[in-house]
Amino acid sequence: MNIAVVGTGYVGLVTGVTLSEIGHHVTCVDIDEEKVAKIKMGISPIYEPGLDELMQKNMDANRLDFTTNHQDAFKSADVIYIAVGTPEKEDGSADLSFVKNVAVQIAETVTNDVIVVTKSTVPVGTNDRLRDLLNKNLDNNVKIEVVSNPEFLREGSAIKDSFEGDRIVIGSDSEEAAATLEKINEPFGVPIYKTDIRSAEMIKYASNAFLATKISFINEIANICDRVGANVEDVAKGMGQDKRIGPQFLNAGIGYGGSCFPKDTKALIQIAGNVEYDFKLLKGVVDVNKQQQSLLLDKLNERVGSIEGKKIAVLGLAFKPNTDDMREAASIIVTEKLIEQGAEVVAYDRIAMENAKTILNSNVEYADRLEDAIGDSDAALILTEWDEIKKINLDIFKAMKYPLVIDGRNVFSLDQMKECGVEYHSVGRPAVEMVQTGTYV
Ligand SMILES: NC(=O)C1=CN([C@@H]2O[C@H](COP(=O)(O)OP(=O)(O)OC[C@H]3O[C@@H](n4cnc5c(N)ncnc54)[C@H](O)[C@@H]3O)[C@@H](O)[C@H]2O)C=CC1
Ligand SMILES: O=C(O)[C@H]1O[C@H](OP(=O)(O)OP(=O)(O)OC[C@H]2O[C@@H](n3ccc(=O)[nH]c3=O)[C@H](O)[C@@H]2O)[C@H](O)[C@@H](O)[C@@H]1O
Repeated sequence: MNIAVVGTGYVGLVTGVTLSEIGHHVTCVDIDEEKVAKIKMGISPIYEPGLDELMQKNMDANRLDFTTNHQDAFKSADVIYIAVGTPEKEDGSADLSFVKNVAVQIAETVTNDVIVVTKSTVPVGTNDRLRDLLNKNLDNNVKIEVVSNPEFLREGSAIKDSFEGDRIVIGSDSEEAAATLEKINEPFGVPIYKTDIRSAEMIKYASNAFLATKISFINEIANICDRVGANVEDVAKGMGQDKRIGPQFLNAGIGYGGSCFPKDTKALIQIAGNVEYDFKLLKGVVDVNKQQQSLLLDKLNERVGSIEGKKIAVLGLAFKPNTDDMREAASIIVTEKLIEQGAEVVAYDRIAMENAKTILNSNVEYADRLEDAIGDSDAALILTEWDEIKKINLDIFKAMKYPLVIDGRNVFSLDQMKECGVEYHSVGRPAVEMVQTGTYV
């Protein structure tokens, strides 16, 4: 099958690469010339484990091509995937301008019958409106079918998720188009779930909103554990053993970030609002997440008092490990507030540091090594649970002016920290105080 993929971001690039890996001929098109030039040299513009190798392999096999020219990409395509961004607008709703632009480009370019597949996360009803927009702008006498095929991959494990996902959702009002999509996706070996277009669109938002709800729920439980002396890790384990609850997405921490949960939860609140439904539960989820992103600072302030002039190490900047994505990362809020309060901030994230430099407050300093960031700091905050941080020699914390570690991702076990003589505060777990001194200096 000849496939074109529009957009070579996190989703488009992974979609193009994995579709070519299962044997399709794929041409990816992006308007970002720099990005496409980089990809053509075999360099992935994003950090995603396993992506570079798979991309190169399929380029070498002549199954995968990249261009900035939409006409070239669409000319022999049987199917066109739309994978451009749908960022959050100021009012929380999804900005569909990129998707609409692509629809017009497709309509003005295609000369053969084609199936347009929407991978981008779009509000319920968008695909129906896209069909109208496509047909209104058609330059040639061709038939266009529209299919909703939402994406469920996670950054950091995107390749694995593509081949081992729990389901592929195909939403279509045309049996023929749905059957073609089913055939395209069969080699992934992932269960396929076919439904109507609007339900497929809703499955995507409902799934992200539910996962975000699980996170905010366990974070509130953690906050209560903090106050009543329980351990949220044990609580989550005990809860997760109930198959109806399940163990995943019960890691308490400093809240969810990333390019999707924050924007998709707000977009679903808008989608509900547009039909006069007040999604109270989801509004609570969003509020709790906002509050949770300040948790480490609250703990730091409570423990240290004024942090003016203090050197604070910020360990991990990406919104989660194994990605360089800084979109809606808690580190943005945390570093901003630290600087506001007069702290000297030294940050470290081996992978996300370059992206961070373009986003974080310009007063943030960056260390080349984890050890250097911790150095002689007055306190260390852990924001991302990178393996590099998990595996650190804990003695390094002892070189700090005062070994105070505040962990937003519950990276270390309490026993480990008790043994190494570091004062340790985490989320929803009892604090590990230092035996020799109770006062912060
Ligand atoms: N990032 C993620 O993990 C996931 C994202 N999604 C959804 O997938 C969609 C895409 O997200 P990302 O890949 O993160 O976005 P991204 O921002 O990383 O990539 C979008 C790409 O589209 C390109 N583009 C924009 N207009 C174009 C046009 N007219 N023609 C060609 N290229 C164009 C941009 O230059 C950019 O490279 C969003 O709707 C998002 O909600 C869904 C699941 C996972
Ligand atoms: O629509 C999307 O973009 C994607 O959003 C999430 O994927 P992603 O944002 O890449 O990463 P997750 O692993 O879901 O983590 C999101 C955030 O939640 C946080 N999180 C996750 C799990 C948990 O137990 N606790 C927790 O705080 C992470 O630290 C991170 O900040 C979903 O998991 C994907 O299924 C979906 O396709």
